[in-house]
Amino acid sequence: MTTAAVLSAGSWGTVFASVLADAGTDVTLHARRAEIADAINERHQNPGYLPGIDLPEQLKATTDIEQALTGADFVVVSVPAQAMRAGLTAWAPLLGPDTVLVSLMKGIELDSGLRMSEVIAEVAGVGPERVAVVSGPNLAREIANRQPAASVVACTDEQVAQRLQAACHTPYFRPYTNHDVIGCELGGAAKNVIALAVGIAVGMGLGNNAQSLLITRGLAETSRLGVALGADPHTFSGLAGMGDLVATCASPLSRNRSFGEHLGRGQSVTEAAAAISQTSEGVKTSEAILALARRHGVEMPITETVVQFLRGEVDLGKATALLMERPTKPERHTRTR
Ligand SMILES: NC(=O)c1ccc[n+]([C@@H]2O[C@H](COP(=O)([O-])OP(=O)(O)OC[C@H]3O[C@@H](n4cnc5c(N)ncnc54)[C@H](O)[C@@H]3O)[C@@H](O)[C@H]2O)c1
Ligand SMILES: O=P(O)(O)OC[C@H](O)CO
Repeated sequence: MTTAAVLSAGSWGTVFASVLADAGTDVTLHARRAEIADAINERHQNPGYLPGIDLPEQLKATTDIEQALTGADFVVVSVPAQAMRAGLTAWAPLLGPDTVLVSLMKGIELDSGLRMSEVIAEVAGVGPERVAVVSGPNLAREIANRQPAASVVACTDEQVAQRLQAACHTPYFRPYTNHDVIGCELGGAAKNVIALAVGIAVGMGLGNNAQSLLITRGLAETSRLGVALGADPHTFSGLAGMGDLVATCASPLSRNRSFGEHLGRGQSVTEAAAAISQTSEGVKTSEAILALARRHGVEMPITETVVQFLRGEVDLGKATALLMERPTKPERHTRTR
């Protein structure tokens, strides 16, 4: 039987662990707090993150990281992107020699500009063939309710991707494999920034035309950066690109979109963070993506405006003007600018 450890028991970690368990994988979920592990083991619930959701009875939880990691075929990491390096540095000595590491995270490391799979490979000292990524339109609460969803399992090694695909395929969760790790990860991280922008527009009371403008041009600037980083441009019209962007920007369940809505209604970043209380990767990842774009000479006006607004350099009116009053241009360029 395939075995997996999932670190840790937040929203998506808990739900993806449930998917693995429903797919017949032997899963141990690592929780930092004993009351979460106890609630999962005794009541099959994680009320702090997923109130009212019944988790699979076969899903086990522990606060003992060694117990979780020992013998795991897959170690699935789902913590805030900016906390991942420190966490994995502590866990790496406990990893087995053949363990495949799986990132569920949708962020870019702020200091280094590295994607999560790159940080994992660096910290764990493993090659890219032992690191996989799961990314797609996967709002945790919908999947917790076993509503149909699809996702992408990306790895440079097709056989590893297929093994993980089999380990998480259920009647309600349909994973596709993809070899384009760069594109899948960038799509997942960048859509959080665009979802912030869409949320801001919603909070300001702007309509569907403005939201569609941000989604469509957001995808265009994400694709430009992706191509510059070596991604396959087709990835951005797939589940990990357009699929995730549309789900996140359209759903009130998205923390990033909701965070933006608070900002668009006039709240500060601190007030919005307190209101959301869960991970909104787009806030810090916007800075990381803008730095990457500048390094590669790629223009990303929506991302740049989100960053300026989050830094407090422009207000809502000025941010809107910055985007709308840019010089006009053809919709599609063959160049990166
Ligand atoms: N929630 C979703 O619908 C969803 C779906 C797909 C991908 N993701 C991505 O998954 C990742 C995790 O998101 P989430 O929704 O589970 O977040 P969350 O806020 O619900 O949970 C975060 C988890 O990380 C742990 N954690 C927090 N700080 C930590 C630290 N410093 N060291 C170690 N662990 C720490 C918390 O205890 C918690 O278990 C993010 O990158 C997110 O973009 C989320
Ligand atoms: O709640 P968000 O904004 O982190 O988005 C959740 C998932 O990434 C959607 O695919």
